[in-house]
Amino acid sequence: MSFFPTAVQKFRKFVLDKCSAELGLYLVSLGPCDDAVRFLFPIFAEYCLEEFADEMKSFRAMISKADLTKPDTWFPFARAMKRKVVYHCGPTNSGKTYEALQRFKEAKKGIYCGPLRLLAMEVFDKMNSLGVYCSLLTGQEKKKVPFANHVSCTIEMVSIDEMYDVAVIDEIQMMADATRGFAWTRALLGVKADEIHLCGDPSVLDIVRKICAETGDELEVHHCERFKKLEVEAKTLLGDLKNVKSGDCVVAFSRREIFEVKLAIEKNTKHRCCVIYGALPPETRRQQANLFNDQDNEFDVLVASDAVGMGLNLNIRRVVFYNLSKYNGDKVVPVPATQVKQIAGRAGRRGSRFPVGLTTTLHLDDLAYLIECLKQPFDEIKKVGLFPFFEQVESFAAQLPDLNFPKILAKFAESCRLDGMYFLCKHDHIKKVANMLEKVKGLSLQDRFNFCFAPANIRDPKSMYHLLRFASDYGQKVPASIAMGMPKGSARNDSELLDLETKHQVLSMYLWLSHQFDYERFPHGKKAEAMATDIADLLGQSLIKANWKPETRQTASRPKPRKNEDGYERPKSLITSYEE
Ligand SMILES: Nc1ncnc2c1ncn2[C@@H]1O[C@H](COP(=O)(O)OP(=O)(O)OP(=O)(O)O)[C@@H](O)[C@H]1O
Ligand SMILES: [Mg+2]
Repeated sequence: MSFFPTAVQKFRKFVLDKCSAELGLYLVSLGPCDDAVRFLFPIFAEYCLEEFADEMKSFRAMISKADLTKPDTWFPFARAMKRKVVYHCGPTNSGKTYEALQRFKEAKKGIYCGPLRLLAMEVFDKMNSLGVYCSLLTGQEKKKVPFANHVSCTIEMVSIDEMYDVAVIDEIQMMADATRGFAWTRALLGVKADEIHLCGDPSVLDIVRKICAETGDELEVHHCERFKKLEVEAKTLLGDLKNVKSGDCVVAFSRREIFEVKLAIEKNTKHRCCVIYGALPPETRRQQANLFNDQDNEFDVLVASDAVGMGLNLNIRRVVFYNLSKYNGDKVVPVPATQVKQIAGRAGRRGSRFPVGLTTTLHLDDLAYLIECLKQPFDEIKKVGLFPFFEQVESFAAQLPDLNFPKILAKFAESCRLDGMYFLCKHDHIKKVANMLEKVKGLSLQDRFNFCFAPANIRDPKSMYHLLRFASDYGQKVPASIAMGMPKGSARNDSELLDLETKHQVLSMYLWLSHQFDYERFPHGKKAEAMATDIADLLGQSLIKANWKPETRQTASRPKPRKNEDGYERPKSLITSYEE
């Protein structure tokens, strides 16, 4: 559509018409982050809507046909800006985020968007400790710091209404993530910032180039190199966990295996283990990371899932892969090379006491696959994720008044049109919640859409039960209660530990809903926050003394282990690591 380039010209003309030529030129040259120009934008918006009524009509018609082509045109104001995109491109541990944060710190107004609450919290703490007032915004927490012009948020929370001097979008390669990719795509296309700093591996560099060519943004690439070399130890651990050493991080891809490894190491060696996996709250992961990093205690080995690949500053000497296959929600597959590289790359972080990073496997059989993964160049990503906004689903739904929300979603997915560079993100989570809430009365289409994004664990029946309860209360217009007791102490066995994990997850969901919906409907946010903090502490205490055999979490349906088509052997134990 030619609407937006014309709009840019019109904006310039508008400014020049409304002001004296000199002032107009001055304003246009300032860039849209200047207060004066910010003031003119809303006036321009109205002007624009009248001027471009026809184009807007065809734009709306396009939306109502589930047409997701040309997503760059969904963000007219960002298109009206002259944005500069700086891509900090390199492998793990190459200083990408550090470089981008330097510009963030200097900015008058900045936003950092990270993939995890943990990373958003890290940046929030770091900035405030450096005297740069910074607020925190995640689905679960809003910490407004007085006088702050900076905000650190999770990628889903980025505002595309506010204007910034500098925006940092971390882990940009996650644009290609099958489920969450759309949040990165939206941030890149829509954020209104003079300067956008992308941090990531080279896999999406080409596609970012193409996107910038379409949006008209200027692109600058900074190539970053690893600070410390990463070496493979060919000897491996010879299949024996007795060979772990201080500073090792043993990586396993299921919760069950993590606890089995911890138990085996603590029983057969003098090492003590910290653990990190996806179902742990960010606060507990951080506490375990600090325990491991601190040299003045006996906890000198880390046992972790792939959750260790992102967001924590860890003093790891050697990454040891317990195995190299994982359950992907459907079947057991070899861990993708990019992920292997990212996890192995955690060894030998700049500032840690180890001169190089080392990586190896427990079993000799896995070594060849590890070496192959590390040698592989980054895949070139051909498509990035998209998902419709509520307004797009609403316009589409208006034509199908007889269909319920799950059917509308299915129809949308079936009939939506996309450009070659984009794919529609997987939305099994959304479908499952939409189906569960189908019979709940009193919810508008928008309520249903919003509830579908609540951070429920769809594989945990208890989590789904609470979500159903919260939605039913909401539909009946009664305040949702937490309805959950506080555990008396730390966990004494694995089922109590699982219970703590679930309780924290449900509280985190309550907090998310309390920020998403009216306060009156979820009035116990403060209480939920306090309970969640206490449970995160209890989880930390429980992990320190955990020395029991893990149980299998009760899940909806799990496939049995079997060989897959390419003959890849599946491990005996199957359990998913529950990510944020
Ligand atoms: N110029 C620098 N001066 C001092 N410390 C630095 C510098 N650059 C990076 N670091 C430190 O090195 C470590 C790795 O940097 P950073 O986290 O920016 O790397 P990255 O490439 O973003 O890694 P990741 O793949 O984990 O995202 C961090 O602890 C960071 O604070
Ligand atoms: Mg980084």
